[in-house]
Amino acid sequence: MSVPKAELHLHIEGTLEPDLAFALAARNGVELPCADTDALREAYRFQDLQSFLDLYYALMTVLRTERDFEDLADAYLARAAAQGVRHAEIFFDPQAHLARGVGMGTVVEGLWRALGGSEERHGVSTRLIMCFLRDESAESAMATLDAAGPYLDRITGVGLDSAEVGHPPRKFREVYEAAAALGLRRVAHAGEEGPPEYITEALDVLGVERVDHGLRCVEDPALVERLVRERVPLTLCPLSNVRLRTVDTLAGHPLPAMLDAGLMCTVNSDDPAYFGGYAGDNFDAVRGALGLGPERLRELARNSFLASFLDDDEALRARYLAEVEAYDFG
Ligand SMILES: Nc1ncnc2[nH]cnc12
Ligand SMILES: [Zn+2]
Repeated sequence: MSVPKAELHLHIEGTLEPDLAFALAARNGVELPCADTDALREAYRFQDLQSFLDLYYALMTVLRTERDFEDLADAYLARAAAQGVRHAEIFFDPQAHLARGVGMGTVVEGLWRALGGSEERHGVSTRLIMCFLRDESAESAMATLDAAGPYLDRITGVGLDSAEVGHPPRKFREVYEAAAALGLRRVAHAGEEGPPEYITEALDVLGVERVDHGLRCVEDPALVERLVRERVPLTLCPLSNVRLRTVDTLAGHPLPAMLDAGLMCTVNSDDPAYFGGYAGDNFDAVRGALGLGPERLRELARNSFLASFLDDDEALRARYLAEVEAYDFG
């Protein structure tokens, strides 16, 4: 569905399509764990978050040069634009690259080559959000923030991702304080596989402005009430939830109930190359499986711009919001 929308939960490494993975493997002389793209697609049957992360980290080893990161981001932006994405706030995982000897400069400059030309080439405005891997140490996160020092003019905010359970937000209190002192915006994955308490901690200890996923808030009515009252945006990823088995079926996804409760939900793709679809595909999926009508779909699109970090360009946000209101769902 091509309703104008912002994508607020998108891991750039999770946009690595099998064709590009094999092309980059050949270009860089990297051996992949699968023989061909069909075998790779066969491997996309995940039991949970960790089984996905194992493949996600293995495959991203093909990313070596600035040009690789540029090609990756440019391919995503083209696909996203074709599905109505007008603004994208893009996560990247520097620690996963630094650990392989790929420098922060290679990653950020490469991504920036694509992002810098995105408005002109694709009609998509962008922001970059640097994520810390929560299954790595707090010291490693702090060292990553230090390494990003020369590139902070290109980085809007920080996030927290990777294996959630056993790695509560409070582990990263200091690095989030340091990020805030640098003027960076703050978001974090919480309540994907982890308990509702992690959502509360992300808000109270890390000071996040948005919660990525936040799905498990539905288990705690008092938390839902708070999220509604404080208008905390949740960046939901319905196709991801099905593929990682955080919900049993798409038809059983709590999104309609969450909207009915007054939560500020957005719909996003997370890792679209792995989970069966980009932002527009996620909108199509929730329309089809959950029977959301035009006003609910418009609300989701509107929320995406309201929850975005476009505070530095209110004129652009207003233009996007006007496009949402004018969209004809047919
Ligand atoms: N859905 C997800 N949850 C946590 N970490 C991730 N990294 C990439 N995708 C992720
Ligand atoms: Zn995610």
